[in-house]
Amino acid sequence: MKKNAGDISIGLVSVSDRAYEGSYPDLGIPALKDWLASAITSPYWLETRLIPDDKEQIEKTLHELVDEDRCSLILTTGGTGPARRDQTPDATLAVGTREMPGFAERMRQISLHFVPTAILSRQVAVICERPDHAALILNLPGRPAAIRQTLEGVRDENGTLTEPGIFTAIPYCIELIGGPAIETNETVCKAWRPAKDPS
Ligand SMILES: Nc1ncnc2c1ncn2[C@@H]1O[C@H](COP(=O)(O)OP(=O)(O)OP(=O)(O)O)[C@@H](O)[C@H]1O
Ligand SMILES: Nc1nc2c(c(=O)[nH]1)N[C@H]1C(S)=C(S)[C@@H](COP(=O)(O)O)O[C@H]1N2
Repeated sequence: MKKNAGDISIGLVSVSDRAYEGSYPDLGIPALKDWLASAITSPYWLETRLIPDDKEQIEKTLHELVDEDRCSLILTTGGTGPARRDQTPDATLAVGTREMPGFAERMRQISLHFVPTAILSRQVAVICERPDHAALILNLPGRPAAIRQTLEGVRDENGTLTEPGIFTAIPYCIELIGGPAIETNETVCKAWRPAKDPS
């Protein structure tokens, strides 16, 4: 596969001590890849990293993905809880230039439909701005099922979406920070953009 000019670069970062050490296989990156493949119809390029729960290493990885790989969107999974080793939100805040609190608030709200412990996630969202480029960085919880739940949202027993997930707002956010257009498969996730006519 070759990256073409104009393709959006998306960074996927799985933060897990045990997956990194090989105690269990990493399911975070595959779950992120699978969901993006089902949801995004425009061309994109993926940069993937599996790293341990280490603040310095998370910051270094995020800096590389923004500055060297020029990712416009970075999704992390894992390390958002209250345990001492959970340091993804702290590293993300250190790398970001502005916080986007709505994404994290919405993820915790959606996750409460699935687990009462959703409020234990300290997940954050930030924009990391450079003079000629910017990236949106979002923390997702580490449990692989949380990836689909937060990105896609809540469906009822008939499969009808009852609470849209956060991905619905991502394409417009990327446009607003100067990144490439993302088109989506509307049966999985409708990208919401405001109407051009202000009325
Ligand atoms: N990358 C991953 N791949 C597979 N399963 C994972 C992954 N990350 C988390 N999980 C699963 O979700 C559970 C909760 O995730 P959590 O991030 O709290 O793990 P943890 O206890 O911090 O350990 P670690 O950082 O070593 O994955 C884990 O116990 C594991 O079953
Ligand atoms: N959608 C969703 N959100 C979730 C969970 C989950 O299983 N699904 N687990 C919760 C739990 S138990 C914890 S401790 C926090 C932090 O998880 P992390 O450290 O794996 O990021 O996410 C919470 N948010």
